[in-house]
Amino acid sequence: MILTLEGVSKHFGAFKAVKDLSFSVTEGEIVGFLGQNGAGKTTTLRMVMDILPPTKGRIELFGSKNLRDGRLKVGFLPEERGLYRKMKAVDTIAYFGRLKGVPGKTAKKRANELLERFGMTQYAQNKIETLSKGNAQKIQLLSVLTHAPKFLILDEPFSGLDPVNQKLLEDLISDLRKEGATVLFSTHTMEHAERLCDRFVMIKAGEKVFEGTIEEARDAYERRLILATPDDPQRLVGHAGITAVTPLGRDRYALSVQEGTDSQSVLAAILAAGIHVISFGREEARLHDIFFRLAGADQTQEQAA
Ligand SMILES: Nc1ncnc2c1ncn2[C@@H]1O[C@H](COP(=O)(O)OP(=O)(O)OP(=O)(O)O)[C@@H](O)[C@H]1O
Repeated sequence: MILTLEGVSKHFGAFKAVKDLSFSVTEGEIVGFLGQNGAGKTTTLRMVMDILPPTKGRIELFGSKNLRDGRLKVGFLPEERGLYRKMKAVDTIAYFGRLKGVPGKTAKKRANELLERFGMTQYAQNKIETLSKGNAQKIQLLSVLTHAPKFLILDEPFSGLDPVNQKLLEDLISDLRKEGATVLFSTHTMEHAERLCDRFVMIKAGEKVFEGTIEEARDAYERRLILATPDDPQRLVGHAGITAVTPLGRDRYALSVQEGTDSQSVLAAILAAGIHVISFGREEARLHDIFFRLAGADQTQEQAA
């Protein structure tokens, strides 16, 4: 196990920012750490990186409670972005590598390789203060990679990047995984998590509300079946576990079913009722929709975030 949290809590005075949180990250996976603004993501990641002590609970990095040693092997992108404004881009990346024990020459070589890979070579000699916000952020991200960490912890890595660079970052994270890295990243927007993650951990007001794969989330939280028919299927309510029929327009209906209902028996009941079936299948919820249900968030908050 790369990372394990067991019963971790963090209190700031009377305020409980993280409550009895347990989850784990296994080698080679990409895990999305999801939650709205203020849910407790940054606080949790800071505890993992030994920046904040937990009030309660156990954290293990690489199977050890010694976070001070473990964190040296982690590539950590903190939420607060900070670079030396007068330092050149290439030197910045090399500098962070040296802090993690990479010899000077290797660090410089690696910095140049990273700049090339991320299409940033033309900025190598630019001082940080002359870069755009997004480009400075990319330099900070590359600085996290200088020591070729096996485990990356990225706090909101997509925020502040334009769509083109967000896509580049997604590709970079996928590539790093192919090269054997493990990644845990936090986000309050679902689209990246949906495309990238093997699993996700979702927290709300400091408490875990879900841990699992997207499929597991769908199984647990999406129980509607979609039926297209020219007939009126209201008479199905009460049969084969169907609890409600909601018209969606254009001859489409959502059938809400009880937990554990088998879709085959629902289809059999539909046919037995003499209802003509144009199409039938499980509703494919987007992670975004599931997030809103789990987090109890409202759309306006998400859009404002
Ligand atoms: N040092 C602190 N003292 C008091 N409260 C704090 C402190 N650090 C964080 N908090 C509070 O803990 C809660 C969780 O904050 P945290 O930064 O972990 O959330 P987050 O999920 O990372 O949100 P965001 O996406 O906005 O960064 C917030 O209500 C925040 O105000």
